[in-house]
Amino acid sequence: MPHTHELFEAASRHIPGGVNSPVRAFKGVGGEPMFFKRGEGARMISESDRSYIDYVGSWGPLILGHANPKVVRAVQETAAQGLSFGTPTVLETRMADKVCDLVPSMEMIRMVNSGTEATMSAIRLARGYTGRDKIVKFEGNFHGHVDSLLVKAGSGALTFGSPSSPGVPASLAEHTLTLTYNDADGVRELFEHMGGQIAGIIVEPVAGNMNCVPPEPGFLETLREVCDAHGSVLIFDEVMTGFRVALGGAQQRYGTTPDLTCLGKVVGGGMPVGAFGGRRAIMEQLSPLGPVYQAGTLAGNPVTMAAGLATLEQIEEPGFHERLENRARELAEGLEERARAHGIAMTTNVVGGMLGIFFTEDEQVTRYHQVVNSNLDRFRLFFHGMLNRGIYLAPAPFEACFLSSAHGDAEIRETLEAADATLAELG
Ligand SMILES: Cc1ncc(COP(=O)(O)O)c(C=O)c1O
Ligand SMILES: N[C@H](C=O)CCC(=O)O
Repeated sequence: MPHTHELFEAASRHIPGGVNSPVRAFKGVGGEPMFFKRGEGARMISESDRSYIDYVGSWGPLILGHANPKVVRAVQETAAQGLSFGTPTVLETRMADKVCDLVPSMEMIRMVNSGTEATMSAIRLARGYTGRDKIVKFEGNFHGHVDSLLVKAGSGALTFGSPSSPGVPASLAEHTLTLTYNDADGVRELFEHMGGQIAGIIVEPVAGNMNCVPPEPGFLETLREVCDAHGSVLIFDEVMTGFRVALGGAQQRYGTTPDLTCLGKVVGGGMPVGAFGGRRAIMEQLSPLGPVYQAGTLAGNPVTMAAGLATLEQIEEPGFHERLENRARELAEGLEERARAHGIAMTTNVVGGMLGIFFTEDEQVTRYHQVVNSNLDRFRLFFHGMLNRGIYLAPAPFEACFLSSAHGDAEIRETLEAADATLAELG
């Protein structure tokens, strides 16, 4: 597509790699990134005027699909009143009340502008509250591009082979202890030896940055148990899972309550956003009440608050998440069925509106090593076969796919037809 190639060349002149976030670059699948100009429901229109069924959803926020009319109206009406005031607004209070109502472990909340800021602030707060430096994270989990957390990270860091980024001082990285996701014994063992030095554990309660990997029974409970026993802070990074895998997030779905929660994506309805919150005693350590400093010029921006509120109000509708998950299951089962028919080993994971596709003989995928040892070349071929047929999957084997409430019967049918033809080629 010469048109797309020219756009990419033009973008690459002044933007490193032609993209403003590495995972967009198609390096994980080969080829050049697509340029899109419009979205409507489950579909996006490229600059070459071709329509694609979208399973990226702007990497998670668009749980209602593209250009949801109520969200767009809320943004337009709010923007017309002024874009930012740098003062408290009633919309921020409405957002705080709404989130604390839907996620009861969040007794207090502070809004920021990205998921990265949310996790960065949460670990600073955990360190300030406990007076300890060490943070535990899990290999293949991704918490944004926070220095301390870019150690054995997932998502683009994994795709580009730099899970531990240059530029992070060794003196900072040494405070990050990395364990295997879903290995409860490893967590217990570490805490037996070092529990008294550990400020907190940060975890994606459903891993979504090493593709989609749900927690094994007992894993999240173990994290809660060791944090309680050793006075450490349990941080759930629900930037991806918040409001997506259940109305109350993964913590509601799996029944484990963290001390702090990080949010992003859905809570901003497609506008730049992040938020963190949790137990009052910890949140009261934040400036101006307490000594832990954290701030933001555009934090709680009214346009973002309006988009987020308009989104949350719609996903509160009874049965919303059950319908979303049923759709995702229908798609996953259809994909596995077609793969079987063509003699291709495939396993899928579904949690709420998150879907993981793995080309592997393993019947269940619950560990990082299974993800990285799956057939990544086959994923790349599958991705391009689907793209040629008008289906836009996440352009990397380590990213989850996202469904929205706009994905209906027609979209699932078209996707499965495309998968059938693609898998026939690969079989
Ligand atoms: C689980 C998780 N945490 C944090 C982040 C960082 O969010 P943002 O990209 O908004 O900085 C992301 C996504 O990038 C994420 O998936
Ligand atoms: N996997 C990342 C976060 O969820 C994708 C977003 C990005 O890094 O651009």
